[in-house]
Amino acid sequence: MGLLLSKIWSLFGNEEHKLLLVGLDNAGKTTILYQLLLGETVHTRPTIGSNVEEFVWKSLRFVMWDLGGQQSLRSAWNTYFTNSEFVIMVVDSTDRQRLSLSRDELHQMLKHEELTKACLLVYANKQDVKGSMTAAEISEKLELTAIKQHPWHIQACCGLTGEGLHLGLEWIASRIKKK
Ligand SMILES: Nc1nc2c(ncn2[C@@H]2O[C@H](COP(=O)(O)OP(=O)(O)OP(=O)(O)O)[C@@H](O)[C@H]2O)c(=O)[nH]1
Ligand SMILES: [Mg+2]
Repeated sequence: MGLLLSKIWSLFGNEEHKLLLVGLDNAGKTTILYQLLLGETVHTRPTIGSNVEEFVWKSLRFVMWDLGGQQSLRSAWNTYFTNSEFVIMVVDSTDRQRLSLSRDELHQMLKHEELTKACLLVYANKQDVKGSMTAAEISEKLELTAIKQHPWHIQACCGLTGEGLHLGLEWIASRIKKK
């Protein structure tokens, strides 16, 4: 029945879009997932494994996977890549020291063959913290302009208040319409 329903949905052009939230531990991925889902700030713990939630936004059906970002868990990210249309990399804009590590993880991940058609959204999170890096600074340090094979976009945001999150979804929606 579930399969039949999803076939009918896809006939009406309302198929599910798989989004992957990745990024280092403490970046704010789980906070963002539940802010988008519930419109509120939830208390989080470090994610072991993943969380997955479905939600509809402006008639688009999203399945959002939130992956644990601790070092020991990152090697398992590739087990989630199949059929992912969008990779959303969340960066803690206060974490200057680990930005080069985020860059390396990002560029490594985008080489994976199952992500050849994926688009990239970067959330420059924690913009509420004084002295946090700007989206432009993060873009430069992540070397986003070197990414030629994937459409990408960077969005400043705050997971605690939700500011900027929907602007990121707007970009995703615009990419879906172009397909
Ligand atoms: N100041 C500030 N803190 C934030 C923001 N977003 C998340 N946090 C905090 O950052 C911490 C980590 O947030 P999580 O959402 O658990 O981080 P995560 O990326 O899911 O971490 P892992 O599950 O370990 O990969 C929590 O204390 C959040 O409250 C933000 O926009 N601003
Ligand atoms: Mg988490």
